[in-house]
Amino acid sequence: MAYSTPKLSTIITWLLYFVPVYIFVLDPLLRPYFPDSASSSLSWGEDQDRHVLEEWDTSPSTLHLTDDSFISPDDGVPDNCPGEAEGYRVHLLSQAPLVLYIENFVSAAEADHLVEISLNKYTPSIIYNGKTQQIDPSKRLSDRALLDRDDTVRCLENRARTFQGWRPHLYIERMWAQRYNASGHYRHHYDWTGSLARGGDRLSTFMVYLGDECEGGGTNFPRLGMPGGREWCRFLECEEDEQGTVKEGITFKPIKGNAIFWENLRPDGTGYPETWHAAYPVTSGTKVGLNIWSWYQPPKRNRGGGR
Ligand SMILES: O=C(O)CCC(=O)C(=O)O
Ligand SMILES: [Fe+2]
Repeated sequence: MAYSTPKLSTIITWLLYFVPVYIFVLDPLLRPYFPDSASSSLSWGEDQDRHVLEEWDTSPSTLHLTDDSFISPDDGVPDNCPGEAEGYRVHLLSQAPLVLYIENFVSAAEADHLVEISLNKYTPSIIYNGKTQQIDPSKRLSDRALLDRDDTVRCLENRARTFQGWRPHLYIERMWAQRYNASGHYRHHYDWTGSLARGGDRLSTFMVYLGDECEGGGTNFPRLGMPGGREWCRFLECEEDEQGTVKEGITFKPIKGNAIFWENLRPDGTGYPETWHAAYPVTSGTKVGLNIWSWYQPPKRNRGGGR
């Protein structure tokens, strides 16, 4: 029986059926039987891309994270980190998204030191929309300072990494101090941009208060609910304001040395809408904050397969 070569249009039609069937049915079904050692070391975040995962090239050169103006390379922890021994206390506020409150995340001495090294370095804060950076005091009015990586900063980088369980592919961004004078604020925003599928995104945020000599300046999360216990009123605003209105959601009071930690991304890599937050205006005095952002960037895929 003679077989004729299939026509090009027939092959294309087969492919149109086969490719989705492979991606959505065969590949997920076969994957448990053919685990791939490289992908099994990946904790999460790649799942949305796993159907096209062929081979991960984990060589550091492919991470493109050597730019130390953005990322703090994991290049050694100083001996005897100050403040570490004093310990911090952690309180669970929300499970999904994960929101934790950390008392004494930095000691008073560390906070003072960080404020000290930030002086003379402040420039107006910018906002970033995922594409361009601009100064817009109607949205964000504060100054920020990129901190030199001295021993205190390196110890804090290590504390942030340790806190998050030394998660693979997580990189601590260079740290910025942020200073708000009277009327300084940061309108509601997300710290994540939704760019994980394009390479990386901010998995988590530590918002640390370094200086609290101010009125106002609370950190507001309008989409998070007030937790039950009255104990939270030490850290959260429970009182009505002068107009007798309770603010939407929850508002953390600036308390020197304490930190709010939250995860910005869901396990599938998409951003949590509940992490929408703002720095309410400082009405008098000065508030100083410290942003410790953790950048999650899985290694680039090596589609070629060869090394
Ligand atoms: O200062 C605050 O309370 C929040 C700051 C903030 O959200 C940010 O810098 O992204
Ligand atoms: Fe923020």
